[in-house]
Amino acid sequence: MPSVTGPVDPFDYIVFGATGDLTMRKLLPALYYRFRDGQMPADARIIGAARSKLSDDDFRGRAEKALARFVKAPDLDEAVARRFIGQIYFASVNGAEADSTWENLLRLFDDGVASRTRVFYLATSPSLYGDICRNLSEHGLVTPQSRVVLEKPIGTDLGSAERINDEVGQVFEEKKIFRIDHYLGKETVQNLIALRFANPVFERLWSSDAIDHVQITAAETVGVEGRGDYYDSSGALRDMIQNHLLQVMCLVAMEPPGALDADSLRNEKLKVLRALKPIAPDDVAHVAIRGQYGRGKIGDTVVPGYMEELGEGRQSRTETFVALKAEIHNWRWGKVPFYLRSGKRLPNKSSEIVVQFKETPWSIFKSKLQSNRLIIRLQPQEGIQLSIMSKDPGPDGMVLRPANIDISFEKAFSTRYPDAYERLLMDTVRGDPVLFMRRDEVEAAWTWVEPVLDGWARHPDTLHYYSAGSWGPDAARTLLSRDGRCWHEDVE
Ligand SMILES: NC(=O)C1=CN([C@@H]2O[C@H](COP(=O)(O)OP(=O)(O)OC[C@H]3O[C@@H](n4cnc5c(N)ncnc54)[C@H](OP(=O)(O)O)[C@@H]3O)[C@@H](O)[C@H]2O)C=CC1
Ligand SMILES: O=C1O[C@H](COP(=O)(O)O)[C@@H](O)[C@H](O)[C@H]1O
Repeated sequence: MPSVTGPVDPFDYIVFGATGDLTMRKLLPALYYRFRDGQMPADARIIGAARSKLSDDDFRGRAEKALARFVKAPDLDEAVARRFIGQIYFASVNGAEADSTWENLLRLFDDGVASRTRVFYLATSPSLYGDICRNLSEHGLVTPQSRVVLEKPIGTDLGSAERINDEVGQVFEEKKIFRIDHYLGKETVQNLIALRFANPVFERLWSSDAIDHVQITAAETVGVEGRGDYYDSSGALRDMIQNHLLQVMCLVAMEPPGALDADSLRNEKLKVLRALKPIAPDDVAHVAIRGQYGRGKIGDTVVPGYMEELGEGRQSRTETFVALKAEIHNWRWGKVPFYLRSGKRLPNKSSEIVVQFKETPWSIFKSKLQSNRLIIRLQPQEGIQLSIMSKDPGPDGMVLRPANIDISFEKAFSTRYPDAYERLLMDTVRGDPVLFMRRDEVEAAWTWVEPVLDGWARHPDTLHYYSAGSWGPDAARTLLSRDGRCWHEDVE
């Protein structure tokens, strides 16, 4: 297999949903960086596909604007961008229908490109994945060198996920299906594997023997940002917890894989998902807290509430915040809860894992001791912080204070942090599935999440409200205080 960042062979990257938010904000900028850094060859093609009737030049104009907006200004080289944009094409196709619009795509595939790697990236609503795959197959576009990338969330519940997986599976073998979860492409998330399995000092402590509980938070300051229609039918549980946070939890909790290949890793993640204690209907209201933001202030800026953001007087009971307690029923993690939390319009943008160690069994000091805490900052200010108790230097005797051992990855390593999509898109070209989800993982995650969705649907009064700029509803605090614990930001 070629190196992760080395040049790849010529390929065709066909993006369905090319006029959408994801393509503009993430996919095109990521491909630009891979082109700029010499990984994408000069005869590779990016082919946008969507129903909009655009010419190649129209679409190139949109791509140019997207780069200007979403690539950091010092990284945007005009000449490089011009060459990159010259490799972009557009086909107006209705992926859902077997109609004549497919001719617009077919005209781009003559015999000269038949043997290239072909990646079909489905950045549309997941309800279209089955139809698009069937149409690709019926139009003879699926070659032995083809693979398909599916954006998350796959389905809206277990049944729909199974249906989509079945439909896609009728066209592509499992090993040709790349289910993307961009959190797995984040450098700091991959670093969890290094932290745990290249540093026995941590692994020896990594169980209920030493750990009291784990908190995994993905906090955002943004609201729904023009994605209201999608988000309102999804909500935070489907959008963030079912995929990103459960995947991160798997990497924190899994047993050491026998090797670093895709199936060794996925087998271990799957065992964690299958060991999750099912949430009983009567427990949903207590262990799965949902909230929706109202108007509030982030920093000095007043921001509208969720329903105001949706506009046109729309009412909604969709959650923009979730905090829940996950229990992994196995030997290593018995009695160690994992508290997962994600929300929009919270005070900071930060994704982090907090590993809270147990108290000292006995204290010989007068000072109050704070238990050790390992904080793994996934973004921003990527790094690791270990809080320890230390003697206050000075003449006052044995007075102790918490102090931090702090490693900033930015200071420790000079390399640029690539966006997760850069790594993942090129993995799909290289055919490396290690950072993608297997079908059984996705379905196991839905199996665990579904009773929460059902419980909330049956009990509408479980929706709490919070002010934008706060850390979510009070009930999220109660979730931990009931167990004698508190969220990391509440520790004095
Ligand atoms: N945006 C984001 O930050 C993220 C998005 N995702 C996922 O990526 C996917 C796309 O999201 P996003 O870009 O936000 O969605 P958008 O609504 O912005 O874009 C949807 C795209 O699908 C195209 N489309 C709709 N119907 C068809 C059809 N029948 N045939 C061909 N193209 C069609 C639309 O173009 P047209 O109308 O011209 O056909 C448009 O390009 C979703 O699955 C989402 O969950 C995942 C993570 C983050
Ligand atoms: O998948 C998604 O992720 C983003 C958050 O991603 P991050 O890399 O900025 O942490 C979230 O805003 C979006 O709603 C969701 O669909």
